[in-house]
Amino acid sequence: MASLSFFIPALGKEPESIEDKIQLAEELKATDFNRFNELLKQVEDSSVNLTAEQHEQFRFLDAYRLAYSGSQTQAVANLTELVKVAKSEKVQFKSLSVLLNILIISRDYSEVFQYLEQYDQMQKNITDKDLRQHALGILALVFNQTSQFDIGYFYANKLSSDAVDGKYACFGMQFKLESLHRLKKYDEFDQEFDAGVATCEAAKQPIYSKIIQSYRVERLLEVDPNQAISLLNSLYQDVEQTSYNVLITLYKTLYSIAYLRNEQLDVAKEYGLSATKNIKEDDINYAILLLYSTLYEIEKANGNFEKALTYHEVLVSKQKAYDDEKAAGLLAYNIAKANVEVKNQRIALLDKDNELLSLQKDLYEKEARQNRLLVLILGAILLLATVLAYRGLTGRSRFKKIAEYDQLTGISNRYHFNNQAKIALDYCETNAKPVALILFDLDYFKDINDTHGHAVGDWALRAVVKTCRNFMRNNDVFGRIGGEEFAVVLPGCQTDKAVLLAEICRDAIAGIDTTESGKHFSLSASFGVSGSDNSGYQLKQLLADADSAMYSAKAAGRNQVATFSE
Ligand SMILES: Nc1nc2c(ncn2[C@@H]2O[C@H](COP(=O)(O)OP(=O)(O)OP(=O)(O)O)[C@@H](O)[C@H]2O)c(=O)[nH]1
Repeated sequence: MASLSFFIPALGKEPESIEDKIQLAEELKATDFNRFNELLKQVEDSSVNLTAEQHEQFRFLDAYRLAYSGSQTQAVANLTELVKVAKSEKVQFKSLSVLLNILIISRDYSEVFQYLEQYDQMQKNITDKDLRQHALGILALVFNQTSQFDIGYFYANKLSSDAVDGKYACFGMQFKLESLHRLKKYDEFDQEFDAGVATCEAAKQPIYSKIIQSYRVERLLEVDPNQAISLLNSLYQDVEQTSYNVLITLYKTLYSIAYLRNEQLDVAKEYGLSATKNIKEDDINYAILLLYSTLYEIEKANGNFEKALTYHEVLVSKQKAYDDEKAAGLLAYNIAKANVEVKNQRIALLDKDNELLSLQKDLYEKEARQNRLLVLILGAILLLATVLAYRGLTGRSRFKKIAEYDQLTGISNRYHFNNQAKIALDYCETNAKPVALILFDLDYFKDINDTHGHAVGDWALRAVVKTCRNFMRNNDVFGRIGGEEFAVVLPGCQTDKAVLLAEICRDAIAGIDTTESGKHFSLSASFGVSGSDNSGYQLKQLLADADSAMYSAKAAGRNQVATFSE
């Protein structure tokens, strides 16, 4: 009773002062949008009387209104401006929170990461508990979504310690369990699991509770598919009731994997196909990637290779788009960090410069000149880094091309390929992940040069790279390691998947329309595939084995794929 009467005046009585109207609008913005809108209109009508501080608060609420009534572009513009110019740190922070929300939903990670460093610094000074916890949640979410689970865990853990119960405690537990699951830290995962589910149930967050439980299903799939199915059965009705498509797709996919592991291919396929129904063409998320990889496995097990190839193609293109989004984001983040570092170095150098000048002017004049030169150079680097940040990936690759990329085709040269490949192989070995290597060499390339000239040969090399690149994920290391010889290292990829990818590339090369070059000729390549299962993790061995397989492909008539086997 007491709590009911507590609310009555707030609902019934019209706030009179502008200050109260702004206050109430702020409180109602997430729960009663119509009332919020009405109050905002009243504030707007009396906008001439607003103090500077109130005007700033109004601008934030107005941007919020735009964001949640569909005018995203205008909202982003207004919020970006407020983040830059707001005098109140709180308004600045709230604007950045809403801005990040919008950018995350539209998966614009290159923008998200530009702000993350600033956001992290700001949240440390925020005393409002809700705002701070919201920020920790965003930070954990972004790092988990970009597969940086160590950092995601750091923020999720902070959030869990900060929020004892309620929705933020639940979000904290979900992000924490997600990172523990993906990092395979199962001991801690098992310790926290029950508390995670209970916190989310108590906070009435069924979606988050079911996400947490999906991690346990995923683990069971590896060891006991039947038990995974039982667990899915006990959860699925509640999952459907959430009507949340991403979750439903995930659960149907988990069913599909469980039946695939049980070798019940028909049921597995039924679940997989039903999961595809909720997906829109440009949707990309973890569940969707898992789904297409499962459908590919099912069709492969069915011996239906054409369908398997189609699913694999969808998987590769979605995976590439997914990785590209993340890569663009991480690049922006690193450049933003590098900018801060260059700035700090510049300040340190300037300080030193002044000190030296005042102490021993004559003696150090020469050195000071050098320092100034360094400052100029750093300034130029800063400028360049900023320009590159705006130009994104293309700008960056142009910059790096000088040392690491092949001038003709734009992919890694042999030197860079070797370095990158070794990093990837080390990573896979340390994390017990499979890795495969594809080597390919164009067929009768000398004849193409001899018959049509070197320029046409060059065109063919570029066309081949352009074609094959379409099928590669962002993590794959693709390099030109000889005149007409190329290699691809595929981290996390089993040999059979690499063979399929090699097939796709072979087919695509054979299908290149060469008339664009001004001549008409046929192009093909021979492929050799090796994998860590047979060749281990040493680049030298993987290359030697792929080379021996490629030699067999050449000997068997060219334009084909051969796999190395012991
Ligand atoms: N246009 C062009 N040709 C190149 C380049 N680098 C190497 N080549 C040529 O690639 C050809 C390679 O010929 P070979 O090694 O005999 O092999 P192939 O004719 O492809 O025959 P197989 O590999 O046995 O099918 C040589 O003619 C090289 O001059 C380049 O950058 N541009």
